[in-house]
Amino acid sequence: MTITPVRITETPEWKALAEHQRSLAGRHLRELFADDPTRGETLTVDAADLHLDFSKNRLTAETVRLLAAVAERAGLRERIDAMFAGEHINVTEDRAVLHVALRAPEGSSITTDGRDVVPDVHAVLRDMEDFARRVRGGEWRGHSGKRIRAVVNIGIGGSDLGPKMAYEALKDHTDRSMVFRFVSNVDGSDIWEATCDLDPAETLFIVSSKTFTTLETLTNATTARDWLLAGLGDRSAVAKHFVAVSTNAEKVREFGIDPANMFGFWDWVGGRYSYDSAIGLSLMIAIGPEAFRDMLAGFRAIDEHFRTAPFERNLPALMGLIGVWYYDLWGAGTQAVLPYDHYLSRFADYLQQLEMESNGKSVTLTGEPVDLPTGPVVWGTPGTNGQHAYYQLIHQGTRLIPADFIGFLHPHHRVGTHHDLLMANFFAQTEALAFGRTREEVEAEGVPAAQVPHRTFAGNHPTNTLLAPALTPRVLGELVATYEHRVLTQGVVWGIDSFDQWGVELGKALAQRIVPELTAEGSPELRHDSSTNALIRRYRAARAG
Ligand SMILES: O=P(O)(O)OC[C@H]1O[C@](O)(CO)[C@@H](O)[C@@H]1O
Repeated sequence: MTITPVRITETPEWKALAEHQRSLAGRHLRELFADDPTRGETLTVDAADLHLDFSKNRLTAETVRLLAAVAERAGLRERIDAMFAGEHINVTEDRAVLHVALRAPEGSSITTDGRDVVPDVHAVLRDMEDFARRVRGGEWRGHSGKRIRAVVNIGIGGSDLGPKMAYEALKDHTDRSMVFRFVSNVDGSDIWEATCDLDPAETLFIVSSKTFTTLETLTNATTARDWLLAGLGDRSAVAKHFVAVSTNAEKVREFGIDPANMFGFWDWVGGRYSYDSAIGLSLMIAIGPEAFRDMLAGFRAIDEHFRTAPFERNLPALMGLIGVWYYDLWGAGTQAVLPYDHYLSRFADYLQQLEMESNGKSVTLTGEPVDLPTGPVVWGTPGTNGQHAYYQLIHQGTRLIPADFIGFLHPHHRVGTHHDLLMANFFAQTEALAFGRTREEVEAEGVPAAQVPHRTFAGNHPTNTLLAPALTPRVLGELVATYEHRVLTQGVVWGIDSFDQWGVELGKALAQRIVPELTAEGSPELRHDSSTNALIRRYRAARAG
């Protein structure tokens, strides 16, 4: 598919937005709220179970109108349609981008390259469900007849972060009689820690890799296989203790896993968009097929909203456009994501790959340098921990840090007044960030003069508040789909390919070249720069001694 990206900065829509930004540049959120006391109710949007309050941003209803016009001009509408139609919007890899097909309802149809992929998706889902039920119910047993008690997912990047994040997020919905572990790092400590207290006879490994060629995953899978065979002493044990999730049946067979025990997916599912495919098998075993289906329904509800809602009322598109507003017109280089839910401890890690691998690009679809800053640095940890760590910098530092606050009306566990305290902090933070504390207010409290500047808060720090009833499987699906579509929205405005990841290839290739230099006998010739050569020599000396 040929997509000619629009040079957005050259369009009248962008120029109008930039002009409008200048008119708002000196204005404080205090003034914006005073000018329009209803903005807390009007600058909000609802989609499925999610309520987004974006009123505590440096914007007005006019900004929203101008941002929506930019999205239209950039071709977001056409790109959404092209994505849902299975066109090859991943231009540099010449592939369709169809994570939305992973949650399309049975009976619907999404065609790419002449094939309706929805029946394929549901066939794999049924296989996963059958397998998950058998493992959960004790029907699928280990080689020695013992029930499976531990499931270890081995994968990295998109084959790890999604299932791990979702497992943590939905821990309260998992089968607590089983243990779930996620191994990703090629550092041997990861697989060692994951297996050191497990019984091989009760352990199932799920080797998850789209390509089945990834160094980290194959190294960990080989070590896991050795560990299993050392414990069970019989090569045929692999059949009951290893399954694979991949698009590459040949490599799976080469590794020694029967492709009958492989759950497939397709090249039109990007790694970082894949945890609702078979990559989520470990998650499905943990939460059960019904909860997994609920999660897919949540994804689907937001897909439908994103596909059909006008941009001014489109929750993921608005989140994307508000991001563009800050990164490109206010100079923000970062995006904090601050979930006030203990179980979302891995959410920012997951979003780091989703957002930064997708939109960390500096050339457009046609290979020209971009003319605007692209993807921000994404980070965050669950509240209230961050408040006692880095919020100081958000409140009183010199950087502009747009932040998404994510909170839930109902807790998982009603423990005393914990949830009220958590949510009081949640509401207090966005209020303090927006309105700060003026010099006069501080002085009126009788604060000693020397301390006044230190205890004054400028405010005017922008936040989005995302509120949902509770962190259920369905709501998790809604949240993740929101961020997936936020990424597309921004990528379209910037004219980049949000679905390739060439940037990770160089490091992989160089590492492969260095491995034999670390392990070779004698003194191999090193042809790197002087720094890398010296560091390798130092490592070799330590390894030898
Ligand atoms: O699933 P695979 O093929 O092992 O790849 C793992 C990850 O590696 C990457 O290619 C690069 O980190 C990711 O995009 C992908 O999620």
